Amino acid sequence: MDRSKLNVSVLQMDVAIGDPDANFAAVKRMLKEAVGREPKPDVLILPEMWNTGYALDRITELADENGERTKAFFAEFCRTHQVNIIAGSIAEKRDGDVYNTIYAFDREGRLVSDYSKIHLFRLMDEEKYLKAGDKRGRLELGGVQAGAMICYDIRFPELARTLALEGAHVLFVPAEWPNPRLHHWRTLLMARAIENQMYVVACNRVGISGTTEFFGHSLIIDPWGEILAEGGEWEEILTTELDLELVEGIRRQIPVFEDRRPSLYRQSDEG
Ligand SMILES: NC(=O)CCC(=O)C(=O)O
Repeated sequence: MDRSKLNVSVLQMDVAIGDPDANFAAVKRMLKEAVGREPKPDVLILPEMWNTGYALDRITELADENGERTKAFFAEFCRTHQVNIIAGSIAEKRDGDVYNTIYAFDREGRLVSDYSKIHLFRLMDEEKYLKAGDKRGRLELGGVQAGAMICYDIRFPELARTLALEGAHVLFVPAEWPNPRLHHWRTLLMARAIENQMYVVACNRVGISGTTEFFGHSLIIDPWGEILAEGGEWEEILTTELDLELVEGIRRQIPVFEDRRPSLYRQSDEG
């Protein structure tokens, strides 16, 4: 893999509520379509909680125990097709608790990183059913430094900034972000890209779940804040090449990381 270029594909899919079998079948179909395209993607990304959707009242019974089904499926798919995958996030059961967890697999099928959402979204009752993670989502795929955050996490600029300071050049964001907050979704993602001078690759689901409508509009944004690809409101695969040299170029042109004054940003009562 040429480390200065990365072909990414975003799988903007619908999610069947509370039906992991149907969702695994849909993921398999879309993954096969994505890897069959030319140019073949280096990295694929799926949306948030794609295995169960927000079937929170049944989540303990539906969640993937230690992610075993997910890990087995992606280990084989990645190895067979020689592709890296940010396996969205899934509902993962661990030690009796359920987490909203990203797994990242490299092209040999190795699990290279996992990240459980650290900010639970109360408007969708996450805090009543899920346990928050307690570490950041850092990963390296084929020499490319990246970070991962999940949906509501993008409202926390400190997290994206910390990942950028730790070396991330690309931020991957699986999401289930619904109407009526399209304006927030687009603006926050663009801001995270511009302020951190990094690529943002965000995959949102489409479809309706109960009374909640998910609008898609997955986005691939460059470190200058330009939108390279944006989804519609239907299932589709978006593919774009990221030129990673642009990150360093923009960071040299406007050196925000050198110009930071962190000693002036701390509140005296900061936790
Ligand atoms: N699944 C989520 O975290 C949704 C976040 C969201 O919709 C927001 O407005 O924030």
